[in-house]
Amino acid sequence: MILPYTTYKTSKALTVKAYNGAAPGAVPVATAELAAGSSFRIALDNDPGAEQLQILPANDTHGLYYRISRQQLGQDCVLTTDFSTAIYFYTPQEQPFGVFSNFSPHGFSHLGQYFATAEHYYQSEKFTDNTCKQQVIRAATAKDAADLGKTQSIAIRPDWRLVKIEVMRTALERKFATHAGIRDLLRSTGERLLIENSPFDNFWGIGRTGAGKNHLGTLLMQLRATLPHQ
Ligand SMILES: Nc1nc(O)c(N)c(N[C@@H]2O[C@H](COP(=O)(O)O)[C@@H](O)[C@H]2O)n1
Repeated sequence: MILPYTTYKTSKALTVKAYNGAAPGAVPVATAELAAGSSFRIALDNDPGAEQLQILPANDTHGLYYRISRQQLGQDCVLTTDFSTAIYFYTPQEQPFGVFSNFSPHGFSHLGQYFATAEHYYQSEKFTDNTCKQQVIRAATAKDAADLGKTQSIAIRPDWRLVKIEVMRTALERKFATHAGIRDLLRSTGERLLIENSPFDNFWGIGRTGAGKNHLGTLLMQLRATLPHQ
């Protein structure tokens, strides 16, 4: 699962160099000296390239460092994220956190168009064909919008895989900007993990095995981090 606020504990002293992307010869954007046993946090991005860190043992006089993947990080450092306080949500009926579902009835306007749910916006963005888009937008329920988004005879936009996370981010930004009540609820979750407990979806949720990517939970936690404190 991709977690934006995963915390790790080092098993040895480390200098951590964070890079923006994985281009060869890139300059680190941040460096941190970590004593053995210290905890650190990584803001994991949805771009897999940005999930890589350069980790350098602090006592390494040769100045050698190695690139570390999230998998390696899991081997060298102890994950300390607290799952015991995680919030699992899925259906919009759940109290009180069902409102985090894209199917919850919290509509919003965006660029002059009204969307009855985040799901209506997200599914309609799959299409460039305006007739198709409007059919999805006019769907009676979020479930109908989702079904239409998956079954239209017209092909979805070719770059959908590349843009869908940003489309979902826009949906969530507009939804939570429009409704103060659910914005306050999101803020009130503090640093708790938010997990879309979908048994079917390994991308937006954690899927049947619990090992899915949880991108919806991740986007919600990223949005939460941008909300001003009150
Ligand atoms: N509450 C709820 N019910 C469902 O039936 C769902 N599928 C979801 N999850 C949302 O469904 C969307 C799937 O998107 P794709 O078309 O597969 O990319 C996405 O918005 C999930 O959060 N939730």
